[in-house]
Amino acid sequence: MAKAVKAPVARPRRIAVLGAGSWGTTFAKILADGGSDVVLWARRPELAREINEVKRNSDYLEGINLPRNLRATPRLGEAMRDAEQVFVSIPSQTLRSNLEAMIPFLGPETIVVSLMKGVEKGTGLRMSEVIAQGLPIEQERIAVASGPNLALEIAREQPTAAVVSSASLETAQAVAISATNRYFRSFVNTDVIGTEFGGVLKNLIAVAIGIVDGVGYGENTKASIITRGLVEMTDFAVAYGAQPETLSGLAGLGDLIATCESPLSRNNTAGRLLGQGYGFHDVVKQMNQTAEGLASVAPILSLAEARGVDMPIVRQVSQVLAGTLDPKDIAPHLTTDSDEPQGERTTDDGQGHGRTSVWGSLKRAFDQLRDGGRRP
Ligand SMILES: NC(=O)c1ccc[n+]([C@@H]2O[C@H](COP(=O)([O-])OP(=O)(O)OC[C@H]3O[C@@H](n4cnc5c(N)ncnc54)[C@H](O)[C@@H]3O)[C@@H](O)[C@H]2O)c1
Ligand SMILES: O=P(O)(O)OC[C@H](O)CO
Repeated sequence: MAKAVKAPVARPRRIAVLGAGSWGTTFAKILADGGSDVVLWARRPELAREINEVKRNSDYLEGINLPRNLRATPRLGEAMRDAEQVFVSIPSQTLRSNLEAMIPFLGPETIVVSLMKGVEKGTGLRMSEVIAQGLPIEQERIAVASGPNLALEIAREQPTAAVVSSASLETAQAVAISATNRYFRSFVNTDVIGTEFGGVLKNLIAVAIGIVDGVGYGENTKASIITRGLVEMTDFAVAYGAQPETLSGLAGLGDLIATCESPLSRNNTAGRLLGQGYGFHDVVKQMNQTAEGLASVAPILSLAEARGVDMPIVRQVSQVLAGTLDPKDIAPHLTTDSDEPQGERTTDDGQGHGRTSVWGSLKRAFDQLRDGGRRP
């Protein structure tokens, strides 16, 4: 019997992208180059005018020509009108305050996609969770996109891959179809937790890499931190329900490599400035774009503590940010809980099914008892 051929899913006609910074504008270009009719919401009318009149966003993407089928508007309602998919690319800490304004313009079937890589300070919530709280929309209409995606390289049309994740595979596929063109390919999965945490956690490791780079340490130190960083990311994400293989994929290892290696990364750059001796406030002043890692350190450490996950790299980054650790003393890969040699893998069931956090918390509780209540 002949195999039934599935009709291809139709590409959506109207898409909105909210946030005309470097990633929002680049993603709008990806979608427009994939054939959709894209409207970009820019807060500043003069930026919307520049995009419409000269097809440029010179503040964020110098030298990049934007496609004709990409328009911009400073009016949120105009950007969202009739949009089948709405992509959000603004700093994570500002998401919640923007959601209410979006409600009146959401269609009954609109899909909302987070392009952001942070967690909310105070709540520790991932961006898809903030969206689920702030919008009247079911899980199946929320998606996230992540991966090794340095905006400027993609804006220059260098071949790149990403992953789109949603609780609904159908939604992930519909979004991936929109976000695929001749230079950009989107894969799909349904592990929203792993995909989002991958993007958040690699920022923190990239800050650590920037710090050691700024201090002047070489490739051995960086490779040690990147490798141990992946273990730290995986332990954390699995403790929160992620599939370990997601952390070895584009949204984990892939993004970790890109962000740790590239001077284009803002998180890496912020770390390098810290390593060169600038204080936290000077670094924030010098960064005119979003370095999500700086705001995510504290909430991630709280979440790690709640599940008994040890994160020596993130802990030392937070100490450097607080000014309590001299950057030249940063060496998270030398940190151990015991004098005994440790296995390289912290998971010990051989299948990566999250015994780490349970074992880690039991071990820490035991060590604390043994040491009379002091932290091991
Ligand atoms: N730049 C990249 O290479 C890249 C790649 C992947 C993911 N991301 C993620 O995308 C998100 C946005 O990053 P970006 O690089 O576009 O940042 P950006 O600093 O270049 O741009 C941020 C945009 O958000 C707008 N904005 C700032 N405060 C706002 C507020 N209160 N309300 C509404 N809009 C506000 C700014 O005007 C600007 O248009 C971040 O979470 C980042 O981690 C960035
Ligand atoms: O510039 P960064 O450090 O925010 O990194 C950008 C992207 O997340 C890389 O995938």
